[in-house]
Amino acid sequence: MKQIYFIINPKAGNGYCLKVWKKVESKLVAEQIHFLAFFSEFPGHAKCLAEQIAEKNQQEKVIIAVGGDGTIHEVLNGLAKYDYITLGFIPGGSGNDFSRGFHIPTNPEKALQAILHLRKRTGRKIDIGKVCLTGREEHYFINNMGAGIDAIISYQVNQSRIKALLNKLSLGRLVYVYFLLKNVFTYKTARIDLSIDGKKHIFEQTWFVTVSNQPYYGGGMEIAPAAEPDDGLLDITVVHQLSRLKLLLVFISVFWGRHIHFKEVKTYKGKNITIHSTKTQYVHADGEHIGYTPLSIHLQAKAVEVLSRSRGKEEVDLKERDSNEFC
Ligand SMILES: Nc1ncnc2c1ncn2[C@@H]1O[C@H](COP(=O)(O)OP(=O)(O)OP(=O)(O)O)[C@@H](O)[C@H]1O
Repeated sequence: MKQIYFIINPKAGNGYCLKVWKKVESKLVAEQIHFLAFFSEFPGHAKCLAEQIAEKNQQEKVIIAVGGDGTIHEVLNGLAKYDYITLGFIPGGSGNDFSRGFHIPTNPEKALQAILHLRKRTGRKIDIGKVCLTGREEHYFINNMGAGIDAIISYQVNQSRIKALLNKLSLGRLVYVYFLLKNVFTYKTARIDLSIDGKKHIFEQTWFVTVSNQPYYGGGMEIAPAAEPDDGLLDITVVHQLSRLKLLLVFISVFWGRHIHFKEVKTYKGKNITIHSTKTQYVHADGEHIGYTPLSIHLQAKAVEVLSRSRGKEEVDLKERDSNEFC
C-alpha cells in the first residue's frame, strides 16, 4: 500500500481546517493507519512541502491536501511534475469547489473514509491546465483560472478581513457579493483577443474570461456546467457587452449554471488558449492571484492521478456528497 502524506493548511476556512484535521487525525489513529502529516506555515509552503515529499525516495505515494482550493492549488503545483504521486483532498476551506467538482464529501470523516476506500483502487487520471505568464513561472490549475473582474474579486476577497468575520458568522459567501457590488459599478471593461486552438476571437467590452476544468468556482457557482475534468478539453466562458445591471443578473444565474443562456455569454472548448487584453487584467488560478495578462494556457491531458469518483454526464446532486455511498 502507498504511504499516505497529509499537507494541512491550518488557516484555511479561517481556522476551521484545524478542527477538520483533529477529526481526521483521531480517525486515522483509531483505525491504526500509518501516515505522516505536515502543516503549511505560510502562503506557498504547501507547494514546497508537496515538492519535497514527491522528491523523497521518488516512490509512489498519496498526498492528501487538507484545506481549501488555495491549498489544493499549492499542493498540485508542488507535485504536478511527478507522475508517481496520487492526489487526495479533504475539504477544510471556505469555498471547496474542488470537492464539489470531484464529488468529495464535505464531512471530514466521510471524506477520509472515501479517500481510504478509493486508495485501494487505481486512481482517476484527470487533466490540469498550465498557465504561462510573461516573465513569470508557470502555474498549474485543477479547478479553473480566470482573467477580469472575477480575478479582481477573488484577489480582494483573499486580502480582506471581512472574509474572516463573515466566515465566523457562517456567511462566507456574502464576501463575494460584497466585492462584486463594490467592483461592478467601477470596473472598466476591455477588449479581449482570445485564441482557441489557433482560432481567433475578438470580444469588445469584456467583463471576464474563465477557463475551467470542472464546473464550479467562487464557492459553488456553476460557471462551466459542461466541464469534465477528464475529457481532454478545457471549457472557456466569456462574458462581454452587457450592462452593469445585467452582469449582476448573470452572476446570480451562475449559481444554477443558467448564465450560459444569455446571448452575452459565450462558451467554447479547447486545449491551447491565449488571452490578450487592451487593458492589463488580474489573473487567478484556482482562486489564487497569480499575475496579469497576457498569458497562454495549455491543457495537460490526464496529467494527475486523483482519489475521486467520476460522475460521467449525470447531473450532480450536491446533497449526495454527504451520503455514505462511496463505501
Ligand atoms: N500557515 C499559513 N498562514 C497563513 N496563510 C496560509 C498558511 N498556509 C497557507 N496559507 C494560505 O492560505 C490561503 C487560503 O487557503 P485556502 O484557499 O486553502 O483556504 P480558503 O480560502 O479558506 O478556502 P477556499 O479557497 O476553498 O475558499 C492560501 O492562499 C494559502 O497560501
